[in-house]
Amino acid sequence: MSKIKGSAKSNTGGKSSVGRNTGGRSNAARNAGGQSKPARNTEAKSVGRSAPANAGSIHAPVNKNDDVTVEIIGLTHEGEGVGRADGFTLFIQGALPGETVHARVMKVKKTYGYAKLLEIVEPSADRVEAPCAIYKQCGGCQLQHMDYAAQLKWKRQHVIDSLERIGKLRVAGTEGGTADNEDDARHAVVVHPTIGMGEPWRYRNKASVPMGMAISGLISGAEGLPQPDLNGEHLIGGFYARGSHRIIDMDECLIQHNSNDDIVAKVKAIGRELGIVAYNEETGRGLLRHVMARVGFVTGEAMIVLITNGSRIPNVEQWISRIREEIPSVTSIVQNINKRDTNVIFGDETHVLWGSEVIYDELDGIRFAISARSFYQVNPVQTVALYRKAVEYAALTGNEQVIDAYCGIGTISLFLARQAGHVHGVEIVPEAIEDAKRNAALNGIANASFEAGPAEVVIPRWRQEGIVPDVIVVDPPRKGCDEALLDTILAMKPKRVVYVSCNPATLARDLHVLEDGGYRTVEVQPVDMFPHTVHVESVVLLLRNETVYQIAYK
Ligand SMILES: C[S@@+](CC[C@H](N)C(=O)[O-])C[C@H]1O[C@@H](n2cnc3c(N)ncnc32)[C@H](O)[C@@H]1O
Repeated sequence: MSKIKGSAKSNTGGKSSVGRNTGGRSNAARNAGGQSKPARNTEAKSVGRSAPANAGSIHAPVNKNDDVTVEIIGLTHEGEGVGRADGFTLFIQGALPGETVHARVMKVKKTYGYAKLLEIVEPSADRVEAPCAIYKQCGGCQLQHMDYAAQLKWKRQHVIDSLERIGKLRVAGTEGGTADNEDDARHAVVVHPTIGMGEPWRYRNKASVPMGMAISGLISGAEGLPQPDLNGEHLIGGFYARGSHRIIDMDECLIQHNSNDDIVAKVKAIGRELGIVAYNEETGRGLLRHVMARVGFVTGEAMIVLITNGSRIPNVEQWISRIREEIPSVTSIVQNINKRDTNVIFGDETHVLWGSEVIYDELDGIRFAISARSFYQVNPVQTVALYRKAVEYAALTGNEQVIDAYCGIGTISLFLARQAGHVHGVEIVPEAIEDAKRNAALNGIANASFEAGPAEVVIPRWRQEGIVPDVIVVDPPRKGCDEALLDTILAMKPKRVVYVSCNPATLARDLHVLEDGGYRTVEVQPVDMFPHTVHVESVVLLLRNETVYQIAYK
């Protein structure tokens, strides 16, 4: 057993890939940070782990099963500690920057490896006891062992790193900025401190829980239930263990609203009693794939979606009446059918089993109808902070034409419509657009219209039809904006672009394209929508260069 003292080097920086070949654009945009990426980072569109300092060396100085002492010098964007042992990069889940740890090398690649945390020799001042009993097994949270204030600082730094490395932007108050010469040098972008939560627990309004089977008697809470004979197995549901598809049965999740925990526990218990068999992704057999629970924080209304591998649910009437009896807050029970061999949760067919096809919730006094397949931000408290900032950045006076691209159920659109001339929303999921139209009517908002379709197709058509936006708001999924949409934004020349993003890497990539096309990134507000996880949401203000000068010289 070798014992190696790790040598700390300052470069924790990742060279990352955000997965777009930007064709004829500038080098920085084309590369978008796309240098070497450790192979285990299978999510090509997220910022990767750090590029090893010794890239190219053939013989790793550590072997599998070596026990090593390592100083941790950084944290990857996936929340793993980055250590160096004799200059060799090791990723260690659960270790924090500033710590010295003992770890066992588990996997050695050519230029980096993975080690398992054995013991913390010197803890970081930011280390706290994770309150969740299943934190170490469950893959849902990655930062519970880090003090919340430190999480917020780290999230801001994550955004800054992406803006500097991928976006090639200079951030005020940092030494970063990678411009090679004066001409390239960009103005300094202000990145504000992350807006955090006063009480960063129980914040999620939605739980999507995978279902599985376990041997009866091994799972807590199963004993004593009258159980049909399912070859000695019964239904469990929880979360996938870190890095696998093994289901950890779970009764409580500390970042979920209590109502969701209660619903999932009761649906599982009723399912067990009725002899429901979970879907098995290896054999493709079994019925119940996922249970989704969603609750309106303001209204208290709850929806249950049973995602099934087939249309027939045995004893469905009994199931519905038991749910209604035991969970009176449920106003909607829905079935979604997904027979495909896929990790995608939802299939294309959705039926209401009982009650309404939507639940209602409110954000900042606006009421929203939300159907099973529509996107709705999972942290409503922080959503209000995020959307208010987006409205502030739009600087509306009551006359403006505004486009809300990737509008979902029209949430941001309706916040904007209260202060705009007209808002045009576009979204790819037809059910979400139905919700958006219903939501405008529900709130008596007449100056917002919505169209279903890909933003990159619909907005170019709007341009041809003569729509001239003063402000364009985009809130794309993790992969960022489609190139055709960015081109259209540049061609439409709105005075302001407000970019809402859940992925700093693709955000930075797209900002670079917009900067090259005549926009200036003015400020960035990170908002902590997902405490205790590595996810970071940001809202960004861009001004057209002429607008910057008009504001400066008015
Ligand atoms: C991050 S969500 C934002 C939704 C909404 N702005 C909100 O805050 O609730 C991204 C949305 O983009 C939609 N979407 C994905 N690809 C799209 C595309 N090519 N064109 C339009 N909408 C798309 C998704 O269905 C989802 O509703």
